[in-house]
Amino acid sequence: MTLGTTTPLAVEATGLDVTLGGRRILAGVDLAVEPGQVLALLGANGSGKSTLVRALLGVVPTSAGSVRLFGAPLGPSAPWHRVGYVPQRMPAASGMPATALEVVTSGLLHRRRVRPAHGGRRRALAALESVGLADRAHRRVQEMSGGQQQRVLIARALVRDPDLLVLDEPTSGIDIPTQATFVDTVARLHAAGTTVVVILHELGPFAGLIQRAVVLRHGRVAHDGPPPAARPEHAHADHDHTHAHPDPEPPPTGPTITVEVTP
Ligand SMILES: Nc1ncnc2c1ncn2[C@@H]1O[C@H](COP(=O)(O)OP(=O)(O)OP(=O)(O)O)[C@@H](O)[C@H]1O
Repeated sequence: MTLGTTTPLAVEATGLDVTLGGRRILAGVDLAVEPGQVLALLGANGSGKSTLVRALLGVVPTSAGSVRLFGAPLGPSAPWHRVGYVPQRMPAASGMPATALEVVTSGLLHRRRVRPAHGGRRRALAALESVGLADRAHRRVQEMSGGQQQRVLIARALVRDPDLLVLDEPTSGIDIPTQATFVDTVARLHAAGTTVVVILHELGPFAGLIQRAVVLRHGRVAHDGPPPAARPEHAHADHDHTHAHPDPEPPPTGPTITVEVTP
């Protein structure tokens, strides 16, 4: 499907099913994201948020359904150079002797290109600056704290100047001032037309940026629309801000809207 005649959707997923370890994790998920939109993916722990973004990016196999990125099916012809992805945790860097600058510069590499583009070092330094790590460019990533490693990963995604930025809980473990700097950076990218899909546990500092919220529940879309508004009990420190209401059984078929959305 396209918008008008020429602009493809940034993401178009139809009927996605994912089964992992013999369990059906996603069941018939449809998701269409228009270019330039900032979408939050919410839901209780284990509802399938990370699995959905991994499926969108071809990192986990799907057993049914299809995904297109900017109109191209997943595979070698997909426009991977237009996509920046920040996974939830750093899978490899903790054992890697590379410096922050090297890891960020690696974000400029993609198929067919074995050297970073011209100006790569300058761009990588600018990306590190945007996450508050300019002064640690030559530090080894494995010597950094978890929060700093996460910021290096964010910079690696940002340096690509992506048209689609996919973030899996990007600010967990990052201090408040740095979160604000990062949110400013995402706001700048959004103003320049970048599409953003971000998994969040609570809207927090992203609240002003989010245009649409998709809430997953038991691997299905339970809500797709305006972001949920904060309610008084959400002021409690131990409140789960993004929960779907308790429901021991997965819903039958079709979405059930039970998130807290005020008009
Ligand atoms: N490789 C895997 N093999 C088996 N089960 C998996 C695998 N990856 C994820 N799961 C299961 O799939 C379910 C959804 O996991 P997922 O990480 O997508 O949820 P989530 O909504 O992102 O949760 P969280 O907020 O805790 O990160 C969980 O029950 C998880 O245990």
